[in-house]
Amino acid sequence: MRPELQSYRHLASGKVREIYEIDADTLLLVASDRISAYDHILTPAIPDKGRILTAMSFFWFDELGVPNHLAGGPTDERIPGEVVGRSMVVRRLPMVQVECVARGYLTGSGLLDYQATGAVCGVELPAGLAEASKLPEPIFTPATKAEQGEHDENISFERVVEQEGAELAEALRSATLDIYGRGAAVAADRGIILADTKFEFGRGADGELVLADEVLTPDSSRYWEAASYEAGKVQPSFDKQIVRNWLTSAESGWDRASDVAPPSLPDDVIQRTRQRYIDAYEWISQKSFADWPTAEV
Ligand SMILES: C[C@H](c1ccccc1)n1cc(-c2ncnc(N)c2C#N)cn1
Repeated sequence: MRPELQSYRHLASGKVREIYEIDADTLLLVASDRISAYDHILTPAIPDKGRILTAMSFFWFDELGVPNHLAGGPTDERIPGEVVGRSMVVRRLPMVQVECVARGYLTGSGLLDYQATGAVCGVELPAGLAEASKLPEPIFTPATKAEQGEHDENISFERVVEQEGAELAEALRSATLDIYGRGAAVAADRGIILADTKFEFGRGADGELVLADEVLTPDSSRYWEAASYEAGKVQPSFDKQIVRNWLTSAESGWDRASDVAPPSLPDDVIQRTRQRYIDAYEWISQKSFADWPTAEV
């Protein structure tokens, strides 16, 4: 008999996820179907997005084979029926207060830093790079954990050393680049460029780094379709471009520069976006999403 979700204390909300307390040592991470774009939570939600991204995290935790926070499988009996398939039972860990970002390509805030200083988080880069340039090698570009609704602030490695000490800072950089490199290689073999990603780490009982949070999902990473990659221009997002294109089209009637909330997404945008998330999971994992557990009423 599964417990009711409301029997667990709600601890925190993210833009699209929730954390609940199972007991003193165990948490429940629940992924919603919510989607965000242009710093807005959009409506309606994307059916099955929470299940698809949870399936991705389970795939990557298994594929990467590094110490991680999972404390149970996708149908662990501690998962309430209504959220089976989009939840992870995880070990409660002291979390490292650094957003551990790896970048294999130059875009977003990294590109802005580079255009202003020739470097990203203090890492000097060659001259002449442009939007979506592939970097000579992936770089560690840490950031502070911003309050909800704020953007993370890129910080230098030296700042991480000041905050966490040299040994942990080196371990964070090494683990971040190692895991990103291996994940990006698997994704590339399967037609997807993981342009960058953000990891969260906790500390195990012996101080070892434990990979936590979600892993290499389209919410924590930029997914680009390799077949259409072309340096020098903004790449279409594998999962969100359909939404972005509609929101910025005349059809939506929305002005991105205004403070007005975006209009509700039409059904065909919803369904096509759902399929993009399924495609991303099935390309990466080489498994059928139809086999992934679903809510038990
Ligand atoms: C940022 C993220 C979050 C997710 C969902 C909703 C709001 C925030 N978060 C994860 C923990 C966390 N704390 C202790 N042990 C853990 N194993 C984890 C994990 N993962 C705290 N915050």
